[in-house]
Order: sequence, then C-alpha cells, then structure tokens
Amino acid sequence: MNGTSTPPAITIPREILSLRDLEAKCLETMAPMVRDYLYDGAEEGHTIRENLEVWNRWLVVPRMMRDTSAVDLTPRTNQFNRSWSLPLGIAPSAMQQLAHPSGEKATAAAARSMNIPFGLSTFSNYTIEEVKDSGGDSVVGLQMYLLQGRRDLNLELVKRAEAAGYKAIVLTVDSPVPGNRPGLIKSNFVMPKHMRFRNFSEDFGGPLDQAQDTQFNDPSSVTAVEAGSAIASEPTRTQDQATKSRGNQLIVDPSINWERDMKWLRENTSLEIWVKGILHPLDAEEAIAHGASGIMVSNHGGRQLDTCVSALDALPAIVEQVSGRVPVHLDGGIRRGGDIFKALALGADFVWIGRPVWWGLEVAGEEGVRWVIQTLKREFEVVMKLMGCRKVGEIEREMVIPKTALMSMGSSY
Ligand SMILES: Cc1cc2nc3c(=O)[nH]c(=O)nc-3n(C[C@H](O)[C@H](O)[C@H](O)COP(=O)(O)O)c2cc1C
Ligand SMILES: CCCCCCC(=O)C(=O)O
Repeated sequence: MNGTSTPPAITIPREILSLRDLEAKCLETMAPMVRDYLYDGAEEGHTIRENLEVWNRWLVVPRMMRDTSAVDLTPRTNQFNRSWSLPLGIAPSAMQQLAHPSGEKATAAAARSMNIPFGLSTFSNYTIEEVKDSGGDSVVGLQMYLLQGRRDLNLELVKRAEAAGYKAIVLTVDSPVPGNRPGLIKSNFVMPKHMRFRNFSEDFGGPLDQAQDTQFNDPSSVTAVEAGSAIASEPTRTQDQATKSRGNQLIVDPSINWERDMKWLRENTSLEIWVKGILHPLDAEEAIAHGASGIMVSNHGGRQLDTCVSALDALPAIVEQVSGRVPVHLDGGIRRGGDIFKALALGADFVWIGRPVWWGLEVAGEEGVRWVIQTLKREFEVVMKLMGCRKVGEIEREMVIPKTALMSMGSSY
C-alpha cells in the first residue's frame, strides 16, 4: 500500500486518547512475565526513566501566523530510497509473539498500511520471508547481532534478507553481551515452548537465556529492579530452571569490533549497513569510516547499560560530527508527537519506536499497532501546526531550547 491509500478504520475504545492510555489498557491484560521482559531495563532502570524524562527538559518556542492550514508530514529526505508518510518507523524488537499470536507479521502489516518503515529483529518469531510478505515495502531492515562462532548463520540471514528484498542490515553494536537485567531473572523469563526463533532451523535457546544463566550463577547480581511501571515480583528461579534451555545457545559475539566486523559485512552484502546503538560522536565517525549508510542513535531502550546517556542528549554532538554525510536516526522514549518534533529539531532525520508497538499488539494486534502510529501522526500534525511549521523542512534548531539555558538566561531567550 502506498502513502495515498486510506488505512482501515480503527476501533480502539474512545476513552483511550494517548499512548499512555493505551499502555495502561495493555497492562490490564499483559502476562507478568511478558510485562517484565517488555519493561526490562538494565540494573536499576535509571536510563529507562531518563529516556522518558529527557523530553521534558527541552522546551519548544513556537512561531505564529504562518498559515498552517495544510501540513506536509513527509520526511525532509527519502530514507531507504523511498518517501514515507511521516519521519517515524518501528524499531526492531525480539519475540513479538509474546504480545500477540501474529507478532511481527501484525506489526509489519500495520507499518505497511500506514506507509512507515519496519525493522525486523534477528530474534523474531516469524521469518524474514513471512514478515516481508506481510509488510511489503515497509519491511526495510533486518537487525542483526553477530553470533559467536556462527558467522555461517549470520551469512545465511544476510543472503535471505537480500533475496527477500530488504534494503538494509541494521547492525546492533550496543550489545557485545546482554546487559545486566535482574528483572528477567526474578520473573524466570524463558521464551514459551510454543514459540521459536523461526529464522533459525535449529531449535536454539536465545542470548537472554545465556544471560540469565550467567547472572544466576552469581547470587550477588540478583537485586530488585523497578523498570518503568513494571515491578518484577516473582520468586527467583532455581538453578535447575535456569540451566534448562533449548539445545544449543545463540550467543552474541563479545569480540565484535569495527575493523573486522564492518569489513566482513561490507564484503558479504550489497545492502545498506546501518549501525544501531551509537551514543558517542567518535563512534559515529568510526561507523562512517567503515562504510555505514546510516546511524541510529540509541541506548537500546535503556536495556543494556544503566545510567548511560539518553539518545536525545547524545544527538546534537553526533549530528554535528556527522555533518550530513549520512542520515542520523534516533530511538528511545518517543511517546508523543511532540517528541518526534523535538528530535527532528535537534537534528535527527527520522525517529523509531519500540515498546509502544507492544502496547498496540497486546490490546488489538495489527489494529492496535496502527492506532499507535495514527495517534503519533495526529499528535505530530497538531504540534507542527502550533509550532508554525508547514513541512518538516521548516523545523528549526532554534525552536527548541533546554530548560537549563532558559534558567541561566533569565526570561529573555
Ligand atoms: C521488548 C524489546 C525487545 C527488543 N529487541 C531488540 C532486538 O532484538 N534488537 C535490537 O537491536 N533492539 C531491540 N530492542 C531495542 C529497540 O530496538 C529500541 O532501541 C528501543 O525499544 C527504543 O526505545 P523505546 O522502547 O523506549 O521506544 C528491543 C526493545 C524492546 C522493548
Ligand atoms: C545480547 C542481547 C540480546 C538481546 C536480544 C533481544 C533484545 O535485544 C532485547 O531484549 O533488548
């Protein structure tokens, strides 16, 4: 479906007005173990909270009387060689069948109906090909972790993505090892038996099983964690439960490095290579030097390294360093249309969402995901009009100021 088609009508209850309302609805039914995985954050959850709070530390300064009766929300420039209905995409997240039986297929179909891009996680419950069939041209990226001792599997995934018509490999670089996630241990998280990592023909256990096993062996690492609104409350599992995993483990390669691994990817694919998980300007420079087509500024939704900087705070220095050579995208904590505006004003070309998609999936499957996208679109449109911007290209850096600057300048910014 292209951007001019009308998406199907949405029947989410009228009293649900914002993504926050949808989240509350989702939490009424979501199984505790799924909730714990979704909200999971590294250690004490400081970065998860930071990802949500950072948006309110930037204030907007609107312009008036600019005739915003009609607003064009399409991104400033094409991304993945095509035009999208708004500068928003769906970030890769693993195991979406946890939220709905149609999992990634439902999410991709919703992205297609709204003409926004979708990134598929390596650790999905539907295959590269099934998801492409469901999401069509919206399915642009296959996210990959490089697997320890199994480059054969990585190569197979790359070739399947090429054959299926994906545009990009999205290499996640912020996860040489799983973060410390004590919440997962406390909730005894294991992917349910009826679900599989269907991109692999063998019945593998996932990298998080491995993480839990490692953490389990160190009792001092088991601490209470509060992540967002979810508080892990289940009893700690036994050693027996922790080591009961499926056959072989898929383990992410902790020796991942720029020189060897970007070269390997470059030599093995004609697809664009995007690097996901950049927070330092010099890493953006490394990515470009090693052939990246684009950069995703991200802290993995606060799931990897606790107290690490938010993507929004990291963004301006990275944009300056990159200086237009490749597109710069951002994810982490986007929950309102105004958040999209602020990220673009600070220099992002495009933004992505993770957890809100699960709220939509849990409440109403594909329809729920579409509702999430439509709600963000509607909010973004109103914010654009109130800010005096008729198109994305009119969003200016000066339209956002940090609260701290306002305080130090008195009232005359
Ligand atoms: C449940 C869940 C699973 C995720 N799985 C992956 C993954 O497989 N690969 C990856 O690169 N990022 C993964 N992420 C991180 C997202 O791509 C994204 O960076 C993050 O969710 C953005 O933050 P937000 O959830 O606040 O929107 C996952 C995030 C969540 C919440
Ligand atoms: C090495 C980290 C593997 C995590 C797999 C899924 C994911 O990215 C997440 O849960 O976050």
